[in-house]
Amino acid sequence: RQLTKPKPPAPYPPGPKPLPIIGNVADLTTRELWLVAERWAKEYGRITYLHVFGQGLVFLNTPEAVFELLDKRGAIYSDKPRLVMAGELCGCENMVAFTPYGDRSRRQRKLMQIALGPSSIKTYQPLLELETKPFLRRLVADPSKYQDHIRQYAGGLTLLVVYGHQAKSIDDPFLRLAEECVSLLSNRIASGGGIWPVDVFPSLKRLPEWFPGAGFKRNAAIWKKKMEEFVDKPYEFVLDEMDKGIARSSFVSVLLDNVAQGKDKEVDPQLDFDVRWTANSMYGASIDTTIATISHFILAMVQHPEVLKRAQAEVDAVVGPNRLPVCEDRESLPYCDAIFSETLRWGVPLPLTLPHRLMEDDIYDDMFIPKGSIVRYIDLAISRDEKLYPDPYSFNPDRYFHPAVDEATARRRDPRMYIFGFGRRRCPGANLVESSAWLLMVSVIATLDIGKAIDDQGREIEPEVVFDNAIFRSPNPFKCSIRPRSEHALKVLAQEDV
Ligand code: HEM
Repeated sequence: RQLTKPKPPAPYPPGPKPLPIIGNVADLTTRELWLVAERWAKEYGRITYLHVFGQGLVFLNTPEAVFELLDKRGAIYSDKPRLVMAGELCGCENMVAFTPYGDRSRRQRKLMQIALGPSSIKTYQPLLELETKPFLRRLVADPSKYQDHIRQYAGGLTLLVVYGHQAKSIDDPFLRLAEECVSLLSNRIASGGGIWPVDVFPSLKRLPEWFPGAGFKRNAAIWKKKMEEFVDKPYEFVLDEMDKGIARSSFVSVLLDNVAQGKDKEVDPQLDFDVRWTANSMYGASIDTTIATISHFILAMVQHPEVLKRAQAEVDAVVGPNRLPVCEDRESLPYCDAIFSETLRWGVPLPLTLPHRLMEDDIYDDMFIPKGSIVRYIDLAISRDEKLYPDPYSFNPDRYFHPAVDEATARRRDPRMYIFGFGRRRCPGANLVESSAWLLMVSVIATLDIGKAIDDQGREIEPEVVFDNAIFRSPNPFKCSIRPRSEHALKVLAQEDV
């Protein structure tokens, strides 16, 4: 394909050698692709370029390249690829993360700003504080299921805020549906770079399902059904509750308020579409990212008891023993804040981030990037950048207190500058994570001791860290010990809030 194109105005960025026609298909592993991408970053520098059947894939590897292209040149780097398999065939095309840059994405992001902007998050703070104690109690009662508890907390919180539904247990049908569908999306539909042959040769979608080689269509038909349930079921639950006049106030019910009040007979189709998909996008995006973040925090505490001890001393001095921390305590807890920053950097919940599509040919540092390329930045490579983070593989909250080399470096080493994406596609959930994940962590620090699990012979068990998910860098549940710090801490957890 490329042979028939005119000579590019500059060389393509470097990358692993492609095979004729099929390109780099074999290089795109489905497991921990981010490690391969990080290796390429070390080998090729600022940008890695690959292609799959001629479809360009660009990996941005350095903070400089990412800030210049996704931020400064955001006007041409904020579109999304039209993925036939994930979008059209599997029914995900209207999720916000797949929505092309334009009117629709702007409308959807405006709605999310209503739900997740800084002023809305302030109104959720009492809810976050209220939900934290039950989470800690569940953790004490059954520490080995810590990931289930995080799932119930994170999914339950968004279900309540977005749909007004209270998940009473981890077996809540909407939580289970989200677990199944997000796993399907990350481990099947979008694994290995998310490019299927049908994305490069769209005419393949016309193959009949029974045709040899059309197995992808049979799978897509099954997956699409599931995805439709994921989008429609919680939304229709709210419509039903509104019909009966018993709906809790939520993102969906407030936006459809005119219908609830009988001012409009039916939901305006465009509003219905936008609210339905935006609600689903927030719900789907909130769970595994939070699980990855909090799991990394627990892992870091298991591996660094000295960090936990120092954080506990800070919390004890500021909060005292008789209550849990609240959001207002944050400014007085700088070491805990540094632990939170370091957890985001060290954990890298979305190491390959999400794909963008370049809308026009571009040249960066004398390298040609063709229009239509799928561009992602490698969060893992940036968060392991030696210039920004000396000794980048170690968990070290103190690094944020060291005087920076210069002002620009000081700003850039805050992982929030890149861990949530950039400009027009920056993660709309960042404010919620800032409050909810922070509160969860300091509440754990205040009340629980975390350490290595002990085997029958009294020996410490090293946590086994395995990453199975193709999109989220979320460690599989590992063995650890989580127990109350003291009898008094147990009493504080048992107190009913008035
Ligand atoms: C630690 C937790 C989280 C991390 C690290 C994270 C990170 C990211 C990143 C890197 C992107 C891609 C940005 C880009 O394309 O440049 C993204 C997009 C997105 N995130 Fe998050 N996220 C987190 C939690 C959340 C939460 C809690 C929500 C919702 C309640 C959320 C909703 C979304 C949505 C809807 C998008 C798509 C935005 C768009 O394409 O316009 N995320 N997130």
